[in-house]
Formats: sequence, C-alpha cells, structure tokens
Amino acid sequence: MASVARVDLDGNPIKPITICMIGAGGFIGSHLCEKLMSETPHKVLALDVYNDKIKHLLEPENAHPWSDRIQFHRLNIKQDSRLEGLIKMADLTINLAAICTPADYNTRPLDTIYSNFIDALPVVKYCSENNKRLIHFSTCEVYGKTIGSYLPKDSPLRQDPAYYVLKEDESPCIFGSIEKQRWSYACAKQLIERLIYAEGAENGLEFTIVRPFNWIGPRMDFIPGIDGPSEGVPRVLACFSNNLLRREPLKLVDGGQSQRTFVYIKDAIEAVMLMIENPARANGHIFNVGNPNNEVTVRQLGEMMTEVYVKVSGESKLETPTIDVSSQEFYGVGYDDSDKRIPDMTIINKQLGWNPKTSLWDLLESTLTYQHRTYAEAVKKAISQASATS
Ligand SMILES: NC(=O)c1ccc[n+]([C@@H]2O[C@H](COP(=O)([O-])OP(=O)(O)OC[C@H]3O[C@@H](n4cnc5c(N)ncnc54)[C@H](O)[C@@H]3O)[C@@H](O)[C@H]2O)c1
Ligand SMILES: O=c1ccn([C@@H]2O[C@H](COP(=O)(O)OP(=O)(O)O[C@H]3OC[C@](O)(CO)[C@H]3O)[C@@H](O)[C@H]2O)c(=O)[nH]1
Repeated sequence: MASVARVDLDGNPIKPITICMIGAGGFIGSHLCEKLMSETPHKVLALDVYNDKIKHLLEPENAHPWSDRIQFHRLNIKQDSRLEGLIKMADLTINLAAICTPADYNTRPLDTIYSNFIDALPVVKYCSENNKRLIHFSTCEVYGKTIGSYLPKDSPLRQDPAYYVLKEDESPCIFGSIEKQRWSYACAKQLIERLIYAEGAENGLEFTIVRPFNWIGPRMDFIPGIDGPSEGVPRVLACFSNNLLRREPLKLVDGGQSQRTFVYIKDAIEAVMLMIENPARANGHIFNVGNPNNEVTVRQLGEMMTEVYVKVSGESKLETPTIDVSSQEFYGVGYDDSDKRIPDMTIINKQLGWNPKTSLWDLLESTLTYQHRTYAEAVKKAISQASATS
C-alpha cells in the first residue's frame, strides 16, 4: 500500500529537510530526535557534548530504520570550527544548547551568561549570513515576575488576568536587581531574543523563538549521585523525584508558594513539530508553549507527586512528606523567583492551532512510572553501599 503523503497545515506536501540540532543530547533534544526519527523522513545532525539520552537512537548501522537519518557530532559550540559547516549543511538550525538549571544562575552567573548569550551568538550569525532558518529556544523566564506581584497583597487586581497572564507581544520583562543573580539567565535569554529579532528585522533572518513553560517528563535532568553529581541540584521534577526515590521529605523552597504551569514533554514536542513543518506560519513569531490548565503551587506539585509516587511504586507515604527550606539555604545568595507563570495561548493557537492535552496527574503518572522503573534499584543500591561504608 502506498504511504499517505504528509501535508502541512495548509495542505501542502512536506518536503524532507536536514536539521542541525544543537543541544540534541539534552532533555528536549532527546524527545525531539525521537519524534523526528519515528514519525518523519527528516534528517538530523545532532550536536552536543553528551549523547547518553539519545544513545538508543544511535545504535549501530541498520539497527533502526532511521540509522542513516541521524548523525551525532560530539562538539562544544564554544570552540569548534565545524559549527558553521554543519549549519550550512542543514536547511534549519534548532538551538537548544544552554545552562538552564536555576541552581546555576546565581552560583555560576558568568557561565550562565556566556552559555545563554555569548555562545549562542555565532549560531545566530551563521544562520543569518548563510540564509538558514533558525528555531531558537528561549524561556518563559524572560517574563520574570508578574505585574501583579508588585501590587499590595490584598489588592483585588491580583485576581485580574491582565496582571498575571504572560503575552508574547505585550507583557514586560520584569527582573530583580543586579545582586539578584538569579536573573542572569533570563536577562541573557532576553538579549539573545532581541538580537535574533533584530537580525530578522534588519537582515531578513527567518526565525522562530520558543518560550517553554516548564516542560516536564522522562529524561529530565539527572538523579544526584546516580546519573549526575551527588551535590548537583537539578530542576524541581528531578529534585522531588530524587527525594521520593530516597524516601526523604521533599524540600519546599520558601514554603513552596510560587506557582507554575507544567506541560507534558510529548504535548510540547507536537508544538515544535508544527513549527518545524509550517515555516510560513512560524517564521517571525515568538511562541509561548505551556499548559495554562496545569497550574499548581510548588507545594501542591510536591503533594501530587507524593500521591502519584505511592500509586506507581507501591511504597507507603512518609509521615512527614515535605519540609520547608529557605531559598538562601537551598540555592545560596542571589536567588529570587518568578511568582506565577500562566502562558497566553492566543498566538500559538492562531498560527499553529496547537493545544496541550495532558493533565498534570496523567503526566506525573507516566513520568514517575519511568523514574521508578529507571532509578529505584540504583538508588537502593547506592543507599545500601553508603550505609555499609559509614
Ligand atoms: N525544559 C524546560 O522546561 C525549559 C524551559 C525553559 C527553557 N528551556 C530551554 O530549552 C532548551 C533545552 O532545555 P532542556 O530542558 O532540554 O535542557 P538540557 O540541559 O537537558 O539540554 C541542553 C543540552 O545542551 C547541551 N549543551 C549545553 N551547552 C553546550 C555547548 N556549549 N555545546 C554543545 N552542547 C551544549 C547540553 O549538553 C544539553 O544536552 C534550553 O535552551 C533551555 O533554556 C527549557
Ligand atoms: O527541590 C526543590 C526544587 C525547586 N523548588 C522550587 O520549585 C520551583 C520550580 O523550580 P524549577 O523547575 O527548578 O525551575 P524554575 O521553574 O524556577 O525555572 C525554570 O523554568 C524554565 C527554565 O528556564 C528551564 O527549565 C528554568 O529556569 C521554584 O519555585 C523552586 O524554588 C523547590 O521548592 N524545591
């Protein structure tokens, strides 16, 4: 039977393209590579310093039907003369490379700024000079804090969406003072967004900017002491997973009052696929990609993860499932936080017709099932080895 031709949102056939994906070995990159290999004819030049999260896609010749469509290039974009050549070989560049864990922003601000601004500069330049399309990954953190957070605590305006919903083309970027080095990341991402936008306006660069709102799922970050440094502090999903696996109370920073919306990685990847395959609708746009229906405080996230973990692991709940810690104790001096993050979905809806589908409970159930299956034995072993040597 002849295979059905793949068409874009306007009914035009989609031509196979070559994608230069920088940061392909990370959390988002691994899911994007998986999707591109299993559901499209596109080729991927996968660039990263690491490839552990895409090893399953890179197995020897002929092991997979896509083995001739993905090529891994181990390189650091800070210093590698192959970068321009690889961008030239591709039709589209997707830049995911970044330091993007909040524990680094105030403790390694220089590395954070270099990674998110300076190291991204040649990528933008090569795309612009060689007339190549660029999809650049920014962050919801460019919005910083909400306007509402500056209103008096009892102001009724705090309940008005005009004071907290984050809109790509209207909302301001509100960061803390320079001593609050937490904002080094958001500020670097903001400046690279402005540079890309200016390259579009002045030199005709075809670009799309993605602002992810807390995408979560399997393969996010690492479990300290198992597949990452023992003293490392990953993002909240991995921090709480680590606590659950080790049967420790979850640490709620400053009482866990900050609010976040979480979107399932597989839903978010659908949005990126629409951007890749509908350039005429995606070029020149900045897109929020998140799930406004999955809003919780961090405390509620911790409580829900605890309940889901009890269900998927069969283990009992701790008597004290959470403890409060100060942000200074947890992250060090210079930490600050975004109070609330609700993405406005108007632009992505209008341009690409995308909507997220998965509820927070369902995405946590599949993610924590993965965490338990992947790490529970290794964590038990590490704990028993540590107690034997102490
Ligand atoms: N996951 C989210 O919810 C989220 C939210 C907001 C923004 N983002 C943005 O999306 C992008 C990807 O995020 P992620 O969650 O997959 O992070 P990640 O850390 O899992 O992936 C980033 C990848 O980039 C690679 N990398 C970093 N510097 C590099 C360099 N100099 N040369 C080559 N490779 C390099 C890393 O090795 C890593 O594999 C980042 O730009 C991040 O700022 C993600
Ligand atoms: O053990 C923990 C870890 C974290 N928290 C608090 O949870 C909130 C969310 O933290 P996290 O997911 O680590 O990061 P942010 O949402 O603040 O920032 C990310 O947003 C997008 C991105 O750009 C890339 O992923 C990144 O900057 C926060 O309030 C922590 O304090 C906790 O209580 N306990």
